[in-house]
Amino acid sequence: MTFAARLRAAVARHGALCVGIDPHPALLSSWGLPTDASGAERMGRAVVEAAAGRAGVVKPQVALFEAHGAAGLAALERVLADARAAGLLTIADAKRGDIGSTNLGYAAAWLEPGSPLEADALTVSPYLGVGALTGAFEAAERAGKGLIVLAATSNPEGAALQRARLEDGRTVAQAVAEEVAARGAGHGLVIGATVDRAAFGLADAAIAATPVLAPGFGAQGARLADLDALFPPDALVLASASRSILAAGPDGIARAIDAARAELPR
Ligand SMILES: O=c1ccn([C@@H]2O[C@H](COP(=O)(O)O)[C@@H](O)[C@H]2O)c(=O)[nH]1
Repeated sequence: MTFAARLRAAVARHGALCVGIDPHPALLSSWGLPTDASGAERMGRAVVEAAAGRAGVVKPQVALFEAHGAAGLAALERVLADARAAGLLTIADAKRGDIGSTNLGYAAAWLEPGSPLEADALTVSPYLGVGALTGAFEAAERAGKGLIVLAATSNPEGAALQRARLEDGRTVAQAVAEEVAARGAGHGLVIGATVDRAAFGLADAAIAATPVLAPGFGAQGARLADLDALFPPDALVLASASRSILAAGPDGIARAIDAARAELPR
């Protein structure tokens, strides 16, 4: 079964919400947790416990675990294991991307079944060329996993590069989207909920066949209630929110997930 098929089933069952696990130091403090690996682990595992049965997908932000070195990565291993055991799909938001041979290492680390950091999907950067991801795409496909490729990121600084036009007139984002779609194997694209898709050359047809991870809801300004206005009804879209949910604290996290889901039209 492809990652896209597993994602479609999770969204059909639990809705389009993807709960971000972003243990920022300020959030750890507001949760009454230490700003170290143990705090990140406690937050991560609490979010997984609250998300189980309420959402289909969680997205740990790898940088905020890596910041604590080896202990942080060990914490992330346990968070991912908990999520897997709870039946949640996991997206490791690590934004990896290198030359082809090195990308195989990233795929082995994050997508190989049995790897300590095994996730269901990994975010990757295409800026060394989508072709450099070929081996990683293949490794992911063998395991029924996915690569989610940055196309139009939610931050304002990405637009100048991602909207730039190639010699053939396509935008960079459009070319990335077309190359990912051409693999036809259920990988995904990152398209921020904050961006004007048309300006990036990503009209509805460009995303018809490709799952979308859409960050930018909540803290970055997009509204969950607007999902249907932002993306076509038949697109497979994950609405991702982190800080706006985590701000509810350890006692409010389950209610915040329920509230976020209720706000989403799908
Ligand atoms: O274009 C992108 C790609 C990834 N992200 C990540 O999503 C979350 C957003 O956090 P919020 O607290 O909901 O703003 C974070 O982990 C980013 O690294 C993104 O925002 N935009």
